[in-house]
Amino acid sequence: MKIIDKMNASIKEGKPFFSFEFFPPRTEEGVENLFDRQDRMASYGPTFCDITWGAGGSTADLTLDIAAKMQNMVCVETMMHLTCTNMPEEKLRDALDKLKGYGIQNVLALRGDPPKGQESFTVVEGGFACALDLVKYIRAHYGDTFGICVAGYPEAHPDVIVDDPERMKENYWKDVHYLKEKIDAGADLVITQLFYDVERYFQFVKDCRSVGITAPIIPGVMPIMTYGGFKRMTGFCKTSVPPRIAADLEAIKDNEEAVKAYGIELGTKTCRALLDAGVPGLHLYTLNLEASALAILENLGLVNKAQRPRPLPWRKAPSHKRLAEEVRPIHWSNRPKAYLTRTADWDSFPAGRWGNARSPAYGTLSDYQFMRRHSGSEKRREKARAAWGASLNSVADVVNVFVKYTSGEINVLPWSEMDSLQHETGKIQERLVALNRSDLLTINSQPAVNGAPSSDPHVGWGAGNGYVYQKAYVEFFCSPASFRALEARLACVPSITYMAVNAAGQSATNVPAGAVNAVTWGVFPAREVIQPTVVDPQSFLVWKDEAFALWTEEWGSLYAPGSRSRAVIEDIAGSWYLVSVVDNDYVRGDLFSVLEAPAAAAAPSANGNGASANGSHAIAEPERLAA
Ligand SMILES: Cc1cc2nc3c(=O)[nH]c(=O)nc-3n(C[C@H](O)[C@H](O)[C@H](O)COP(=O)(O)OP(=O)(O)OC[C@H]3O[C@@H](n4cnc5c(N)ncnc54)[C@H](O)[C@@H]3O)c2cc1C
Ligand SMILES: NC(=O)c1ccc[n+]([C@@H]2O[C@H](COP(=O)([O-])OP(=O)(O)OC[C@H]3O[C@@H](n4cnc5c(N)ncnc54)[C@H](O)[C@@H]3O)[C@@H](O)[C@H]2O)c1
Ligand SMILES: C[S@@+](CC[C@H](N)C(=O)[O-])C[C@H]1O[C@@H](n2cnc3c(N)ncnc32)[C@H](O)[C@@H]1O
Repeated sequence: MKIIDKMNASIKEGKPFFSFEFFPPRTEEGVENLFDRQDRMASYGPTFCDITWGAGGSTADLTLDIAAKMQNMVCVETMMHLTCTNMPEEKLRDALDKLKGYGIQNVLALRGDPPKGQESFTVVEGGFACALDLVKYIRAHYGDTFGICVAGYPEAHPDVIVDDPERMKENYWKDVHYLKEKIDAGADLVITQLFYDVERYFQFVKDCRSVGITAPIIPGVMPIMTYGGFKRMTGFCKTSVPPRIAADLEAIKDNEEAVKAYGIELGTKTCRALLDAGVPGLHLYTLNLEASALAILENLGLVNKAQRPRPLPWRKAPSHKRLAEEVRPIHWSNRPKAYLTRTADWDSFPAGRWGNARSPAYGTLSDYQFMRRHSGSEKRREKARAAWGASLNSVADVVNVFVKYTSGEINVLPWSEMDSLQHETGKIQERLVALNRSDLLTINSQPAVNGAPSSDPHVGWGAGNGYVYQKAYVEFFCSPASFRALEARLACVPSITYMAVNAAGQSATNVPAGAVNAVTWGVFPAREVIQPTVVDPQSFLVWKDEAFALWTEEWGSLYAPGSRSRAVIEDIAGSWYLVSVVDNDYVRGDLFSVLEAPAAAAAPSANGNGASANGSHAIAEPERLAA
C-alpha cells in the first residue's frame, strides 16, 4: 500500500502514526542483527519502515536486498530511499523495476550527497541534478506505481545556509518554493530533516502551507543517543540547537547513560509538543537502535510493550500478492520467514478455508538462506555453541538444551526464528519444561483458549470486541520407544488427534486422509469466523523435511564431521519421530496430562513402519497438483 493512503487512514481514525528509519549495516553480522531488530520493531505496528541509500549508490545492491526482505520477510510496509546523483538512468530504472518486482510501492526520492571522500556530486548525462528530476522521472515512467516522498528542510538545506540574514531569508524561501515544485511534480508526502527547535518546524509547516503545499509534512525526529553523534549530526546538517539543550548536554556529556536518558526525555517532550499541535505522525531516525525510539513511543502511549497490535496471530506480508492470505499451517509458526520463502512462488494463497494451495507446491529446501540463521556467520555459530553446548556426549545433553530453552534460560533453538518464546507460552511453560525433561523435545505449542477477549494481551488478536479460541497443540521430537508408548495413550483419548513421522517418511496418524484441522479461530462483530491457523497433514509432511534438516544443518553442523557431538545429533535426526498433537476438546481437554503420563503406562508393541496396533494408519502422501 502507498504510505500516503495508510497515513490518511490513520488521520481519519484520529490515531497518530509512527515510522522507523534504518540504514544498511556495514557487516554481514550487522545485517543479520538488523533483521532481528526490525522484526521486533515491526511488532509495534509502525505505518512503514524505510531504508537509506548509500551516498552515490554506494549501497545500492544491499539497500535493494534489505528493502525486499523488509517488505516480504519482516512483513512491514517498506519505503526505499533512492538518490539520483552519480546514478546513470539505467541504474535508476533497474532499482525502480526491482522495487516494483518486490511489491514495494514507496520511494523517498532524493538528490543525494556526494559519495564519501568527494567534494561534489556528478550530474550524469541526461540530467538528474536534483530530487525534482527524480520525482518527474518516476512519475513519467512509472505513473502511479509508487507513492513518492521527498525531503523537506525546516532550516533550509545545509548547502544554502549562510550567515547573512537577508540572503538566508531568500535562500530559505527558495527552498520552500523548490519543495512546492517537488510536490507539484508528483510527490505526495514530505519527511523533514531532523531538528531540535520545534518552533522552526511549526514555522516551516506554516510557510509551506502559505505557498500552497498541502501534502503531509512529517517531522523527522532523531533521539539523542550519544553526545559525539549528536554533535557530528547537528554539525554537518547545520541544525540549530536551542541554548537550553546545548547547556543541558554540556553538563552531562561524559555520562553516556545520562545522555541517553536525556535524549529519551527530550524526544518525548518534543514529540508530545508536535502531537499536541496536531501533527498526524512521527518519523524516527533510529540509527538502527531500538531502545530510545521505543521508549519515546511508549512514553507517548503510542506503543505498549505488553500489548502489541496483532491483526492475525501471524504477521501478514504487506505485498499485493499475499493480501488474500488468511490461513497458514501451524508448523512454520516459529519460522515465518522460512514459510514466506517456501511459498514465495505461490500465485494464490489460502483464504477463508484452507484451499488448494498445498504441497508439493512448496518451494524446495534448497534455499538455505534462512535455514542458516543460527549457524551462518561465525559470530552466530559461537552464540549457538554457547547455548547448545561446545560438545555433546549423549541425548541427555540435547534434552538439557530443550529444557533450558523452554524455561527461558537460553533464547535460541534451530526451530525458531524468534528470539524468545511468545507471551501465550507463559500459560503452559511449566508443562512444556516437564515434557522436555521427559524426553519429548518440543518445538511448537499453543495453550487451549476458550473464548478470550480479542484484546487479551497474551492470546488476543483481530478486531476489537471479539473472542478468540485455540485448541491445545504441541509438536515435538521423541524416540521411537517413547512414541510407541505415547501412541497407546493418545489412542485412549478420543478428543486427541495426532500425526507422527520420521525422517525416512514412516508415519502414523489417527487423522482421516486430507483432514485439515482449524486450531485457532476468532469471532468478531459483523464478520465471518476467521480461522487463521490450521494443522494440515500434507503440509506437515513437507514441514518434516525442514524440521529434520534443521537438526543437522543448524545444530550438527556446529561440530566437526565424525565427532561424537555430531553423531548424537545425527542419530536423533535419523531415528526419532516428529509428532504433532492436537487436543480438539478446547473446553475440558487436558493434553499435557496425557502427554506427561509415565511412559510405562501402556505400550503395545508397534510394528516397524510406525503404524501401531491401535488403528492408526500412515499419513496419506501429498496430493500431486496438476502442473
Ligand atoms: C529524510 C531524509 C532522508 C535522506 N536520506 C538519504 C539517503 O538515503 N541517502 C543519501 O545519500 N542522502 C539522504 N539524505 C540527504 C540528502 O540526499 C541530502 O541532503 C542532499 O544533499 C539533498 O537531497 P534532497 O533530495 O533533499 O535534494 P534536493 O531536493 O534536490 O535539494 C537540494 C538543494 O538544492 C536546491 N535545489 C535543487 N534543485 C533546485 C532547483 N531546480 N531550483 C531551486 N533550488 C534547487 C534545493 O533548494 C536544496 O537547497 C536524506 C535527507 C533527508 C532529509
Ligand atoms: N535526514 C537526512 O538528512 C539523512 C538521512 C539518512 C541518510 N542521509 C545521508 O544519506 C547518505 C547515506 O546514509 P546511510 O544511511 O547509508 O549511512 P550513514 O552512515 O551516513 O548514516 C547513518 C544514519 O545516520 C543518519 N543520518 C546520516 N546523515 C544524516 C543527515 N544528514 N541527517 C539526518 N540523519 C542522518 C540516518 O539515520 C542514516 O541512516 C549519507 O550521506 C547521509 O548523510 C541523510
Ligand atoms: C506462533 S505460536 C502457535 C500458533 C498461534 N497460537 C496461532 O494461533 O497461530 C508458536 C508458539 O510456539 C511456542 N514455541 C516456540 N518454541 C517452542 C518450543 N521449543 N517448545 C514449545 N513451544 C515453543 C512459541 O512461544 C509460540 O507461542
